[in-house]
Amino acid sequence: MQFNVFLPKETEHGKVPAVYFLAGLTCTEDNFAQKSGAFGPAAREGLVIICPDTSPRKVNIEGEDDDYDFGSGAGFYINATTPKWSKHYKMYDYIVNELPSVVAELPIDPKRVSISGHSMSVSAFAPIANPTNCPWGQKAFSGYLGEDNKEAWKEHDACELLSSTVDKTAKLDVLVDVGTSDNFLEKQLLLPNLEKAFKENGHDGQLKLRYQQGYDHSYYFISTFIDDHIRHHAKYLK
Ligand SMILES: N[C@@H](CCC(=O)N[C@@H](CSC=O)C(=O)NCC(=O)O)C(=O)O
Repeated sequence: MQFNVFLPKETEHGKVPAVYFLAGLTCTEDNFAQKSGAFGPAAREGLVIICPDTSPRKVNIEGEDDDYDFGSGAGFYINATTPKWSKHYKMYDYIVNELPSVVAELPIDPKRVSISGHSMSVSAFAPIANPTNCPWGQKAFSGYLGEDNKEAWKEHDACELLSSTVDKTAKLDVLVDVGTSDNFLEKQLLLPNLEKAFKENGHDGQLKLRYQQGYDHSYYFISTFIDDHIRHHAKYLK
């Protein structure tokens, strides 16, 4: 697996906080690194940025490169349990355990780490907020977890997690930006469901959902608002 890491100058003198950025469908470890404009703000705030790939590559599964929204470039950051995919597609373990143990060799403070992403993840750019109810999520979860394994689907759905797992008394501060001209806004992202889940589970006012007029789903959109997101993470990490 390949990944990119940005190290600010503060790492010359000790361990600093880090943000993982989970890129979206079709991306490699390079898209966010090359197109988001995140490194200037990260240098200002003294944050490490870690950019993982979005799936295993060239693992010889039949059809792995056939679709842009499933298989290569579309691991959905979950551990597949269906026999065809489960040997290699363990992206949840990779992000949560394996990659942190690899980057532990770098000057990163493991107690001050946060996570952000685009589209295929939640927090904070154009997230697929309720994947169990949209075509991208249903295709990915059927293929990786099994069509009948709906309970496992819920473990990877922000709306479901707000009702089942997140402490109702927790004080959340979630920043989400999405463009009003995003092609995927209505059919795939389902952000009104996220707003509803925040309200219904005692987190009213704890989601900052900003609809950015005229922006689409691209990295031009991300690069325009990345500074706010780096500041948002720095507020808690520093
Ligand atoms: N090819 C597809 C759309 C693919 C797309 O928009 N990918 C986005 C992420 S979408 C959700 O995860 C992306 O980041 N692409 C790479 C880039 O550098 O822009 C289609 O045509 O519909």
